[in-house]
Amino acid sequence: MSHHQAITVLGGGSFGTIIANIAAENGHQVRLWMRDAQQAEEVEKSRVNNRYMPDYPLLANVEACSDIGYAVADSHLIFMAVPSKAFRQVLRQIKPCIQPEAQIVSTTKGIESDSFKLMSQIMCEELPDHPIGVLSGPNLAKEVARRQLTATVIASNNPQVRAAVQRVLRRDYFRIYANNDMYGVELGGALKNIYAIATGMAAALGMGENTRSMLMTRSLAEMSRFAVCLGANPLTFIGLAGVGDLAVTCMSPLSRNYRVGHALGKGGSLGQIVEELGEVAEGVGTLQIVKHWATELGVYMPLVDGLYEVVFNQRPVQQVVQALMGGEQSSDVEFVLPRGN
Ligand SMILES: NC(=O)C1=CN([C@@H]2O[C@H](COP(=O)(O)OP(=O)(O)OC[C@H]3O[C@@H](n4cnc5c(N)ncnc54)[C@H](O)[C@@H]3O)[C@@H](O)[C@H]2O)C=CC1
Ligand SMILES: O=C(CO)COP(=O)(O)O
Repeated sequence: MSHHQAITVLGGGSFGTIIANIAAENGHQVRLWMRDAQQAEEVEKSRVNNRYMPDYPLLANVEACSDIGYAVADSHLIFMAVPSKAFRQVLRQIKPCIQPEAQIVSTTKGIESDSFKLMSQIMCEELPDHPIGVLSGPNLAKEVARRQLTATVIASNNPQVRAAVQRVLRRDYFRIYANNDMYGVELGGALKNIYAIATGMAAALGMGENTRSMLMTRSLAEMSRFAVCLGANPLTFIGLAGVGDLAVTCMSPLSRNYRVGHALGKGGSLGQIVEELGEVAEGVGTLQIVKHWATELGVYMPLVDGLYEVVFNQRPVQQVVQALMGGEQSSDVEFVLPRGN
């Protein structure tokens, strides 16, 4: 029996494109769905996704298409690679056409606004009978496309999903670690986008590596505090999907979120920056969502609060920095100190 199977990737942006090609490198027959029929036709003909991933030839066994029913018809493993805003709607579109035992894996790094739902929760709600997982880690699409050595995490409570994703995506340049903490893994991927905006902004304001290091370390404390409050495992945050993804996104100008922060720090307006980017920067929406969610939960997130003021209330960054740096020192405890200290 052949081990090659039909795989679907929904979303023809930069990440969907590389996931489709990796599965194809392993010999699987892949359908890559994009909503724009003209773009799908162009990709299918030219064998390159010019808009999102130029100079990255697609293998012959990747088929670009715009008919979502056709895309999922024979597939037992479906990767979701659309932005969080479109996630629920795309799941609703596939619901009537998927195989009853199809496994669904999210690669999306965001949170649904209004509902405060994570992608795993949306999958449970929309497709309650299907095994699910989330893939997240330090995975800049452009670097994976160049086949630079990369690792990622598949999180699922279902061992068959973990094994299927490891089998289908494993390459000698792409290693997949398994985890069963779905909330932790997806919160790591979603939250780090916020802090990449902050470090991009700090760089634009001329700050150096001390500042970046302080921001990243306190970001990690803040994001794990929030995630643990939602039931995540704190250990996940010292792994690839936690500090790993935080590091890559806060340090690389290839990150769209970092670039948004950098442009804001140079004085640009949010609307224009996002429009000119032409790709998704999930951190902007996630910042708004997490600010409200943390307030509701009563979780202390000074960096989120400060960044929110700068990005959405046009508060001068110097003022926010002064408040953060000049606050009462006795409240700044790095860890809970042992008794007697
Ligand atoms: N690019 C990267 O390096 C990585 C991105 N991700 C995550 O993957 C998700 C997708 O991001 P990218 O591929 O980078 O974004 P992108 O901006 O490159 O592409 C997004 C794709 O989704 C499509 N899309 C947008 N709205 C849609 C809708 N309503 N229905 C159907 N399709 C729609 C767009 O046409 C485009 O093809 C995001 O949540 C991102 O955080 C995760 C890991 C790495
Ligand atoms: O998630 C990413 C790297 O792991 C990509 O980050 P950006 O969405 O900021 O480009």
